[in-house]
Order: sequence, then structure tokens, then C-alpha cells
Amino acid sequence: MTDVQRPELLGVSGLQMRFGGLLAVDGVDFGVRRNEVFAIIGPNGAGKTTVFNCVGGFYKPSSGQVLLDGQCITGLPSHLVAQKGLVRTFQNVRLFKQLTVVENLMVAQHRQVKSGLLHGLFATPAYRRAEREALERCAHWLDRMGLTQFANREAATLSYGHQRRLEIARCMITKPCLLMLDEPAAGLNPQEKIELQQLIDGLRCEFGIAVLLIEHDMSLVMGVSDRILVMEHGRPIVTGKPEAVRNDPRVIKAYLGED
Ligand SMILES: Nc1ncnc2c1ncn2[C@@H]1O[C@H](COP(=O)(O)OP(=O)(O)OP(=O)(O)O)[C@@H](O)[C@H]1O
Repeated sequence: MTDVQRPELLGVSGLQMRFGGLLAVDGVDFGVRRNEVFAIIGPNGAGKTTVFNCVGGFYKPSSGQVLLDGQCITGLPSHLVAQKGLVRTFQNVRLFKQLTVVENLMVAQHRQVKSGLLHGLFATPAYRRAEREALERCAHWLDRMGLTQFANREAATLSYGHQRRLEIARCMITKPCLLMLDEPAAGLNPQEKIELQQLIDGLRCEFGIAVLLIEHDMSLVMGVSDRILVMEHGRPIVTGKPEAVRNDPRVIKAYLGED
């Protein structure tokens, strides 16, 4: 299937976000196709995180529309957006730091383990089955992410790279259709960045998910993305394939030229 034939999963049009007198995002349009890795790049303050927050239900956009699989999700709160299969990680890792690794993954599945209070109190067979299945999913994701040896460690005691992997596992265990990663390479060493690129590629191939990525690490962005949107001062300046974006004079001037 060619890129153009691949159906669009996420559609963002005319997105605008105003904070008082500041127009942080102005007229942003883009679409993310199924099974695509789509990156948003741009200098600091370009509006990338604000776009993420509008798409993920953390901000209500001042205007514009966000469609997920053809359904309007504009302004829906983040927990409802997540229920529809759009989940995210954060620039600064957000985990339940005092809980163990496996407990973090169990908490993420609270919607899947919904046998009710009475079932839980009396540990009915239905509840025990649901809990066993949830633990099996934990085991699967711990293994997939190379975290099995840390299963019973407090999340706070993991290295930064492992915390980032746990955050991605916590998203993936909910079976999303679209995974949003906010600067996933921040704080990682060169080897961890290579592994992150392999992980993103692998998740897309194995689970058919789409990935929307904000990232400053150009080597990761260029290596993993199918298409890239470049923003500057809240506005989109170019959307295209990595090689086209890399050589676009407007991008070099706005962003790459800074390095
Ligand atoms: N909650 C907020 N209230 C007021 N202004 C905000 C808020 N969030 C972001 N901004 C402003 O909006 C603009 C865009 O910020 P944003 O964080 O989206 O940029 P960014 O491209 O993600 O930057 P970075 O790469 O540094 O993370 C900035 O001028 C920022 O100060």
C-alpha cells in the first residue's frame, strides 16, 4: 500500500491555542496515517508540546478540530481520549515512583480489570481470572521491554532509560492505536537512543500502531520518522519526508541551522 492510500488515523485541522495574548499554536494542520511514525520538530518554544496537549486532551484548543479515526475528539478530556486509544508519554517521565514496576503496569490496566468492587472483595473466579490475565500482560511487556529483572523494584530506583521504557510499556499495555511520545530520547545515552529507535520501529511493525513524536534528537527523528512537520513560532513551516525536510532551506534557517 502506498503512503497516500494508507488511511489517516489522526486528523488535525486549523488548530489554534491562545494563552492570553500569546498565540502559541496558530493554524496547524497535519494528519497521521495508520502505522506511520510522524514527528513534530522545531526550535524551543515553537509550540510542539502545546499541539500535543491539544491533541491528547490536556488543553482545550481555542479553535480547530482533532479527529481520531474519523471521530471528533476536540476538547475531550485526556482520560476519554486515552480510552479511544490515543495515549502519551511526557517530557519529564511520569510514573508512580513509589510503586513497583509491575504495580505501575497493573494500575495502567485498571479499565481492563473491571470485575467490580464486590468481585474484588470476595475474590470471585471472574475477578481472579481478570487479575491473572492482567499479570500475564505485565509479564509480556516486562519481557518485551527488557524490564523483567526489575519487576519488583520501586520505579524510582530504575535508571532514567529504564523509566522511559516503563512509561512506554505502561502506554502499550492499554493496546493503543496511536502512541504519542514527548521527547523520548531526552536524557538517554547514545546506546539507549539506538535501542529506542529499534523499539519504536518494532512497536510499529508488531502492533500496527501509529506514533506521533516530538523530538530534538535529529538523528533519531531522521532515522525513525516517515514524515516530519516542522514548526516555528506556533506555525507549521514544512511537512515532508525526512530527506526533503533535512534539505529545506526554511528548516535549515529555522532549526537545523541552529545546531
Ligand atoms: N500553559 C501555558 N501558559 C502560557 N504559555 C504557555 C503555556 N504552555 C506553553 N506556553 C507558551 O507557548 C509557547 C509554545 O510552548 P511549547 O511548550 O508548546 O513549545 P515547544 O515547541 O514544545 O518547546 P520545547 O521544545 O522547548 O519544549 C511558548 O512561548 C510557551 O512559553
